[in-house]
Amino acid sequence: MNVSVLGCGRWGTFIAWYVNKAGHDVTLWGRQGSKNLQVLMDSRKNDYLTLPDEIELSHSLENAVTSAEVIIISISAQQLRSFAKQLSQLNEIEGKTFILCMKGLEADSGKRLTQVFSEELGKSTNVAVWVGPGHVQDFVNHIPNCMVISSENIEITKKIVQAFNSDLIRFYYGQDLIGNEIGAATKNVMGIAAGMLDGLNYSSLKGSLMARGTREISRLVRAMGGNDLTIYGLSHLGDYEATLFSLHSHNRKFGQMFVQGEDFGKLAEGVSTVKALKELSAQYHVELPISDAIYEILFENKDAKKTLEDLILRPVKFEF
Ligand SMILES: NC(=O)C1=CN([C@@H]2O[C@H](COP(=O)(O)OP(=O)(O)OC[C@H]3O[C@@H](n4cnc5c(N)ncnc54)[C@H](O)[C@@H]3O)[C@@H](O)[C@H]2O)C=CC1
Ligand SMILES: O=C(CO)COP(=O)(O)O
Repeated sequence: MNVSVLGCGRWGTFIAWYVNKAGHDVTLWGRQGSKNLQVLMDSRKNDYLTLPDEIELSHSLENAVTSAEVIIISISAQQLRSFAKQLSQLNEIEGKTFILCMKGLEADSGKRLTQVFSEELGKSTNVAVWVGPGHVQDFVNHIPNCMVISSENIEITKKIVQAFNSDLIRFYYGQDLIGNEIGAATKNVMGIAAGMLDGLNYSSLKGSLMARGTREISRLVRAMGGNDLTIYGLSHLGDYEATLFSLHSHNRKFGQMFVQGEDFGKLAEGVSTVKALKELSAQYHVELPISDAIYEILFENKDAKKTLEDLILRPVKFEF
């Protein structure tokens, strides 16, 4: 199958490498002037991996989109709306299958990424998400993992899983697009919280964060019409090791450096997601104490140690 991957950062480049390894013809696209693409064109390497010669590298969005049956997008979540607008101007977009390999929510509206995408491209394209745990550094060292594909059309979900399943990634069929998208985006917020705990020498609280974080997000998913159980699956709890504990996690690292007064400098999607959660908490009347605490620390200059300690002082309640 011809597959194009749009976005050649850390994850998009890995996805191109992986899809090629799974037996498909792959084009990897980056913007004109993209430093990431230039480095790959010059050396076929980046900080994480080496791309085989058969992967085509391209600056032409039109060619990348028209030549492929399946198009995978991996860019920062806050750029998706403007990028989808750009895609909607192209010919021959109808009937294509798009897969979003990204974890976020639109910061201002709280919308899920498939909602944002469909609003810009209409219903004439199929859209799915590919989420779950995994770091490039582990996959290129042949350490397998499990991930999940989700969409509103089970036939599309099955087609993608069958095309991309391998001994390196075992895919599951997602059954709850709302839960999978909210779960994937919000695990980054818990990752920032975990990094803050690490930075404050409170790492031993990460078990409690796992228990209460999943509970908080499962309440939100239920209120939004999803299945609260989804939060205990691959897109959220299943991604906690890779985010709350892994030294590779950008979100965890961002949180740790933030409380230590340092600037991380790379994309940590949870920063924007925490804004979206503020919006969703109000829209759906769901209390999100951990997410609120992270919002106050990041955007209201509240002291991190005191704000996280205050969570312990909340009124006593039933666990479930
Ligand atoms: N296990 C998983 O499923 C993983 C998922 N991710 C997700 O992948 C997404 C991308 O993350 P990274 O690759 O780490 O970020 P990155 O910053 O390394 O790469 C983002 C890429 O998007 C490009 N980009 C940004 N705005 C664009 C626009 N308007 N048009 C075209 N290209 C644009 C940038 O030039 C860059 O190459 C995130 O949503 C992240 O959460 C990342 C790592 C693992
Ligand atoms: O989604 C990921 C791991 O599954 C990557 O997490 P970070 O963006 O925090 O590195």
